[in-house]
Amino acid sequence: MSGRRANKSGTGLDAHLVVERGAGEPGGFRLDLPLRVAPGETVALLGPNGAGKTTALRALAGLEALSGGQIILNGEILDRPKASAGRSRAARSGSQIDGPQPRRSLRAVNWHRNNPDTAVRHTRPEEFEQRDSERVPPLEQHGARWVPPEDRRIGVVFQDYLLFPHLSAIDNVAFGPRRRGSGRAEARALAADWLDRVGLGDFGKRRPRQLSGGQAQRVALARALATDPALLLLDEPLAALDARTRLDTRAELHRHLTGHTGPAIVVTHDPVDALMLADRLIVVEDGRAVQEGDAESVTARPRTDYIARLVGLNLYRGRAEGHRVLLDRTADGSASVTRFDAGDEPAESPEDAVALVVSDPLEGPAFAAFPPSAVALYPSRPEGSPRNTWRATVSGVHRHGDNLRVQLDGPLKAAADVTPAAAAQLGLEPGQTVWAAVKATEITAYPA
Ligand SMILES: Nc1ncnc2c1ncn2[C@@H]1O[C@H](COP(=O)(O)OP(=O)(O)OP(=O)(O)O)[C@@H](O)[C@H]1O
Repeated sequence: MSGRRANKSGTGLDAHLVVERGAGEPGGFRLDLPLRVAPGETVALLGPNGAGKTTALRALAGLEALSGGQIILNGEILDRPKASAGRSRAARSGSQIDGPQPRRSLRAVNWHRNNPDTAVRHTRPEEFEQRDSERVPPLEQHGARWVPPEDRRIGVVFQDYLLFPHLSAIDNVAFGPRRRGSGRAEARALAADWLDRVGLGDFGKRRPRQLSGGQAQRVALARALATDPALLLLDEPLAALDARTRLDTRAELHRHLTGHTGPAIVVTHDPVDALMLADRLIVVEDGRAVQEGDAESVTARPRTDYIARLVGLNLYRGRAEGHRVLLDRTADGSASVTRFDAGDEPAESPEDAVALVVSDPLEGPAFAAFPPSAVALYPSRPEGSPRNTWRATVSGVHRHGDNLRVQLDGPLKAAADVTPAAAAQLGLEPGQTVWAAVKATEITAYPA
């Protein structure tokens, strides 16, 4: 999707999100995520459960207090706790900043107290209105700054918070523009236009409970976009939808993201959503970015098991010595690959390194990856072909699209995809011994 938008607005998002919850304690968590998103760019945050993706979105939306770092959107500081402000000023002046805590802390505490679990889903429109009447300017002291959630120009679509249940679809969409000062008629006209744009022009009077999941998602998207947000945050926007609705809604979302001129961030578990919707992927694990890049580079050259599994590759880490990658041993001390290549001596001893032959030479710490479809299975050792071959034990077989995915145990744990016909011929079943082979040309090796 890169380079797809003509009109970009602002300077984008420049954030470093540090959120600490009981750091150092058992079960404690620390998010430490630099995040820059250009105007018009869509970034997908991908990662396993508990990685910190939602925490990152909540911090950006102002629903979670930053413990460090800062959030700058189009040049405006939205959140910079005292610690960060003190550090940057101290760095400039060479002195430490003293003084009372900025009111930001109290404000943040009250906000979170009013919103159990700091979830926006608990906030009713009346609470927003009430807060409007109490509105205070951004809190600023000693370089620290805090802009409350309702004053950030951020559109959010959170998975578990779609719509205000007691408002019609049109009033849900009109809610944001009303809060931003539009008159009732103007806000409703804008909302009607947005409902049209998401294909729901005839559904304006319906309450959320009278909408399907996909329709509710689209109304939520219209509501987020109707405020002309400077930053769009989407948390698992398609997760609740069935396969067919998901396909349509994804295409529609893609279209709207293309039209959005500010930065956008999508949290997803689904690599297809990430690849379809985002210009750039950031893989988050345990509160940190572990890999970043465009879809092609991340999926072709995964750097963690999580992303390798996600994109369906067998991934190994080791040390390259020319055409061989000597693989790190796993905790269970797997034995070596029994034969590297035609002409190679079998590595009989478990002390020998597990190695793969690759076609492009490389030196130093390396990853080696190959898809399950590159693994061929034989009832006995295949002879005469220039391949990596090894003896393996079948540990599981399950359906995978039109094929069967076979999990292999042994010196090299791997997944192999075989056709049902091949599986029948081999009579595959758990516990069975087979020979596995992968051509050197099918293996991608790259620096670790
Ligand atoms: N309100 C909360 N209070 C305390 N800890 C929390 C809270 N919300 C999340 N956590 C913890 O913070 C960490 C990050 O959670 P977060 O929800 O950000 O992860 P995630 O990447 O979005 O996960 P998932 O994919 O499961 O939604 C986890 O260890 C989680 O248990």
